[in-house]
Order: sequence, then C-alpha cells, then structure tokens
Amino acid sequence: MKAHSNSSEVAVFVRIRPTAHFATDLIECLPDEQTVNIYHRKDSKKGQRSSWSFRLEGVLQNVSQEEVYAKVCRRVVLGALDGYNGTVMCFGQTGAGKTYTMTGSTESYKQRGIIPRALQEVFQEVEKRTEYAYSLHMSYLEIYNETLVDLLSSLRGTPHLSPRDMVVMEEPGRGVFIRGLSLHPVHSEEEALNLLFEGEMNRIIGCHTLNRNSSRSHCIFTVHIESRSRTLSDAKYITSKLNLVDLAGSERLGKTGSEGQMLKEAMYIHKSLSFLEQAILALGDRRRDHVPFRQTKLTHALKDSLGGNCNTVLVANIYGEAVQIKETLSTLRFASRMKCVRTDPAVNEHQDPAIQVKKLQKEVQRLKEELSIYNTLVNRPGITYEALSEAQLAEIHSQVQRYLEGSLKEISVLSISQVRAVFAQFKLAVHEQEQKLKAQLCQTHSSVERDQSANTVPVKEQDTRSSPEDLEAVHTPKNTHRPSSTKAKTKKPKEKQSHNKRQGEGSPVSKKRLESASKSKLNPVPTPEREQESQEADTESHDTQESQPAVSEPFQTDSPRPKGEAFEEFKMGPGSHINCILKENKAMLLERRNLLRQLTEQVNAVKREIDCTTATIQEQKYMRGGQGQYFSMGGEPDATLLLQLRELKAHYRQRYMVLRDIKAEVNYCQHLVDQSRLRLLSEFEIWYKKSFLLLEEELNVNLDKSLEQEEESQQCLEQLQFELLTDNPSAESFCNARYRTQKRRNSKVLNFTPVRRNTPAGSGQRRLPSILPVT
Ligand SMILES: Nc1ncnc2c1ncn2[C@@H]1O[C@H](COP(=O)(O)OP(=O)(O)OP(=O)(O)O)[C@@H](O)[C@H]1O
Repeated sequence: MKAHSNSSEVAVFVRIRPTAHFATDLIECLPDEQTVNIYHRKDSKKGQRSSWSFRLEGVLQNVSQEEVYAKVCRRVVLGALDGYNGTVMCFGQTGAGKTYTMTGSTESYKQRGIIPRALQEVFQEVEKRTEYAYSLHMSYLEIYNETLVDLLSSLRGTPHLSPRDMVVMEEPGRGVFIRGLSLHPVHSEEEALNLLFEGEMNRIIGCHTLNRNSSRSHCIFTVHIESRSRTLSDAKYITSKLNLVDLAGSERLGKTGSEGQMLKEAMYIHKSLSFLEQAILALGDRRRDHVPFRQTKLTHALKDSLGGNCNTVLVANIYGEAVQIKETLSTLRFASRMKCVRTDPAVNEHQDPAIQVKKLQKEVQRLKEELSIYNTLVNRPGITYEALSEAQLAEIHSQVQRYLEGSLKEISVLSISQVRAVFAQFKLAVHEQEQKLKAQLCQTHSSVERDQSANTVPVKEQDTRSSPEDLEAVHTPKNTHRPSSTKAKTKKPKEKQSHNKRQGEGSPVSKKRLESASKSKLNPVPTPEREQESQEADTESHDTQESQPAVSEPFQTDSPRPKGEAFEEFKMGPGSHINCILKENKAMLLERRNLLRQLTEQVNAVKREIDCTTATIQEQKYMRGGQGQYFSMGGEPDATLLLQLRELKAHYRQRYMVLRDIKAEVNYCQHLVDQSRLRLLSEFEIWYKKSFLLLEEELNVNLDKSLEQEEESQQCLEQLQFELLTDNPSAESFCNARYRTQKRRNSKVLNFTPVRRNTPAGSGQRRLPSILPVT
C-alpha cells in the first residue's frame, strides 16, 4: 500500500445541547466561536471559584444540523472519497445530544444527523466523479459490555454468527477490521439509508429484548469505499473507511447511582471510556512509543481511527445546565486532550496484482515483437526468446560435449536462453570434474594413511630386490645391458660435476648416508622406465631446489623413517610453500562456507515468511468466503498481502541467486583446496622417491668406477703377463696376487676412485697404476 502522508491534529468541536436553563454564569462561549470558559465553584462552603478556558476548532451553539454537518463532517467525507480514512466521533454525557448529532431525528428530514447527510454527500460525489468507479459497502457495529454485535446481521444472506465469533483483527496493509462483521454493498443513497435504519431498528430491538438502555453501547457505522480509475490499464486502486461513531454516555460511575445490570453497564462504559482517554493521552504524548489500544474492544476497534492514518474529528456534546457542570467540565477536558493527538492521514493506494500482471505481460509481448523486428533488421533471423525445447537443449548438450572433447571449435548460440543453457552445461561438466578429483583425492588420502599405519618405507621393499644375482650381474664385465652405467659413462665431465653437486647439496640423501648405504646394500640396476622417472624427478628437483631452501632428508638416521613422519618434515621444509597455499585455500573455503551457512539461514527465514503470508492469505480467503465478508476484488485476497507476498518472493529469489553464487564459490574453493592438497601429496611423493633414485644413481656411478678399475686391473694384468713372457718371470705371481687383491677389494667396497699417477717425464720406465681408496 502506498500512502501520501500529511500530519494533522484531531479537529475537536463542542456542541451545546439547547436548554431553557443554560448556566450562563458557569459557561461562557466567547464570540470567536472557538473558546468556552467554565467557571465552577469547587467548594460551595468556601466559595472558591476556579475557571477553565478551552480553545477548540469550533463551538457549536444554536447551530443547525446542516451547519454542524458542513463544519464537522463534509471535509472528512470528501477526504474518504479521495482515499483518506475518516472518523467522526461524538463524545459526552447521556442526553447531551450525541445521537441527535450523529443520526439526528428520524421523524424530521431537516433534523437528520451526520450519518444520513454523509451518505447523501457520498452518493452525490460518486455520481459527480465519473472518471472513477466506486464500490461502496457498509457495516454497523455495536459494542455493548465488551461484546461485539453486528447490527446488520438480520439482513438476508448474512450468516448468523455468535458475538464470540466476532474478533477485532489487524493486518498489515489492511489495518484494523472486525472478523465476522457483515459488509453490505450499497449502490444508492436509499439503499444505504435502509441499512442505517435497519441497524437502528436492530439496536432498539436488542435493547428491548435484553432490557437495556440504547445509550449504554458504542456504535460504529462504517462506509467502506473503494475507487478505481476507469482506465482499464491502471492497476492502481484506492480504499478508505469512513467511521461514524456514537459513543456511550460518559457520565461518571458515582453519578449514575445504578445497581445490578445498570451498574454492570456503567462499569463497562467507564472502563472503555477511561481506556479511550488513556489511549488519547498516550497518543498526545510524543515521548510515548506505546499506546494501549488493546485493553478494550472500543479502543482496539478505533485504533486506526484515533491516531493513525485518518482524518479524525471529535464532537464533544455538552448539556449546558448548572447541574451537569461537572460532566461538562469532564467532557471538555477529554476534548482538549483529544486536541493534542496528531494523525497521519494518507491515501490508501494499492496495486491490483492481476491488472499489473496483465500489464507486464503486454509489455513483455511488445518488447519481444520489437526485438524480433530488430533481429530481422540486423540479419539475425530465427532468434526466439521462448523457453528452449527438449531438442534444442539436447543439441546444446551435444555441442558442449564436442567442444570439451576438442572436436568442435565453436558453440553456436543466438539467444540469451541458449547462452544460459551452454553455461549450465559447462557448470555440469565442472561439477563432474570436481567429483572425479575428489574421488582421486580420497584414493590418495587412503593410500597415504595405509602407508602411515603400516609404518613401512619403500626402502625395504627396494632392498629386498637386491638379490645376489643382481650383484653378480653388476660385477660381470661382459654384462653390456646396463643403460644406467652406459649413460653415466657417456656423461660429459661438466654434467657429472653438476650432478655430483646436486647430490651433495640439494638431495634429500646425504653423501655420507649414500656411502653407508652403498657399503651395506645395493639397489638393482634401473630399468629404462625407472631411469626415465629418475631423470624427471631429478629435473624437477633441480628446478625447485633453486627457489627453495636446502632440503632436509627423510633418512638422517640409520633406521628408515616412517612415511608419515617424512611427510610432516616435507610440509615444514620443501613443501612449505604448497602447504601454505593449501592452508590459505582452506581458510578461504571456511570463510565462504560460513557465508553460505548465513545466507542459507536468511533464505530459509524468507521462505518461512512466505509460507506464513501464504497461510494468512489462505485463511483470509476462507474467512471471507465463509463469513460473507466484504470482497475487495471479486473474491480475491487482500491485495496488500499479495503485494507483500510478491515482494517476499522477489527477495527470496534475489537471496537465492546470491546463495547460488556463493555455493559456486564454495565449490570452486573446495576445488582449489583439493588441487593444492593433491599437489602437496604428489610433490611429497616425488621428493620421497627422489631420495632412492639418487641413491641408485650414486651407486651406479660407483659401479661404473669399479668397472673402470676392473678394466684397468685387466690391462695391468695383461701388461704384467706380457712383461713376464718377455723379461720378468717373477712378475707372474706378483701380478696374479695384485689382481686378486684388487678384485676382492672391489667386491667389498665399490666407492673407489682410480687415481692414475702420471709417469714422470723422461723416466723411461713404465709404472703400474695405483688404486687408492677414497676417504
Ligand atoms: N442540538 C439539539 N437540538 C435539538 N434537540 C437536541 C439537541 N441535542 C439533543 N437534543 C435532544 O436531546 C435529547 C437527547 O439527545 P440524545 O439522545 O441525542 O442524547 P445522547 O447524548 O445521545 O444520549 P445517550 O447517551 O443516552 O444516547 C433528544 O431528545 C434530542 O432530540
């Protein structure tokens, strides 16, 4: 509901009932027709006199009914037809002229009161305002001893409800209303007057049957107005209520002197009017943020007629005889309090959802047509903006699959809906990929855990492969199938140098450790595949070592280290960079997940609100259908609720979109975490394996060296044999002994470096090569 606010004070008038015994010495009406002065002797014995002055909107003394209507009510009636709620209320002691002011004399047309005159004005105005279509309904409520009575329930077609079924209700956008109160459509002044008299009659009949006084109840006659522009496309419509209230006599309890039924009535009236006064006091006090409207049915029913969205007028009826001076004073005090109340009259503007939807559909259709004309102009025929068919979706799916496989270069899309479908397919593909990655990650995790729990290291497995046959094969000089040794041989000296340097500095296996390993155990000769792996690992190691600090080795002690421990060490050392990225990604994922949780809660809260509003609409439909209530729009539920529901749905959709985006972000973060975790694990595996491969290479180098030594020994032997055969026969035994010693040594310690001592120049003597152990 849209409202044009316009804050104003409650207009308060005093109407003085004519009497032959008007207390001129006690009541003085000033010529400004706005001020009443009261002179009252508080204590007759002491003769003290007090005086009060009340300045109001108008003092109506000896004023005709017509003039009263013009001054008091016309503005409110016209406002109601413009969409402002309006309330005219008569307050005062019994017999002060409230009913006369409100309803007037039923016998004399001239003396008719505010209600019939208001009805006349309403229908005259409706006829004048031809550009609007008005729809008018009426209700007549009586509140007697805190019981709600429908004064028009006797009419045909009105369901007979017990007063207990009538409840004062409040709804956002609709304000206060009485559930169970019948609303009757009226199309003419005559129909409206008939309803008024029907209600008056029922009030009197009720008084007789229940043996009560008609002035002992509050009556609220309401005209419900709805106006729509006659322009069909205008979804806007206006509603308002015109409340005409005749309150029960306000005399003080002690004055009535009543008992029994009368006393009970007086107590109820006193209670409701004093709560009315309290509510008015609270409304007049700007510092108070709570107004006690719900204490009585009267204040609750008048909630939005007193201080809310309403043009409110109070007529304080006084009976100007000296004996009534206390009541007069009390009424005027109430009137002056009411003057302090401010109201915020506002036009109750609504949007008809059905018309709005139709309007928007038309607009969409027009835009589609314009777009298709544009597409034809720019040579893009065949583009549709309708939802994609099954066949079109299948085609897009196939195109995306082929594009991902690489067999299609471009995906042809023409419309936004096709672009959306393509993105949806991509999203699906990414999701599937994520699932695969997750599965892989799980596998890797479980294998690492298995390794850790078994506490076995691959070193042992490799060691077991070093069989005596392998050892023999290594030592046989005729064994030519040794790619590793061949490779080592063909390596340039420079390469060898850098290779050794790498072993010494960057390798996770220290030279010392290698030596001890080579002394005790031998690795098998690597296969070509293994060599390839080794080279790759070596290259990577070389690449990373330059940017990373020296790597600590997993085998610093003699006993093999468990893989889990090595992994921890890796995370702290060479893998710290990836580990750091993994941690950051995890933190980001956590943060996104928290956001996702919050958003999910928000979306669910909006969903609950939607459910709640939908339930209220359903309830409303049921209530209105079942109890003959006023139908705002041919049986439709309250438009404000529908509007609220639509807003909630829009809000829900908006939040849901955000939620979807955050979900995608969470998935992406999860993907990053998985990737970095995988990377960390794979890097670790490489690092871990590298130590063994380096160990192998080192051993191979040593084997090559032994072979060289072997060759040299062989040459030496041949030379000695040659010398033996020529001139030195004792050399045979020497040479054989020497050869045996060397072979024995080589079989035990492989890490020997042959040092060829240069023959001194010009010595003319061939010297035997020396074989020195490396320290
Ligand atoms: N301004 C007036 N001019 C002529 N007669 C009046 C005027 N005010 C009141 N009366 C007459 O005074 C009598 C009492 O008035 P009325 O019934 O309207 O009082 P009331 O305040 O409504 O009392 P109750 O609280 O009992 O309903 C009626 O007969 C009515 O015609």
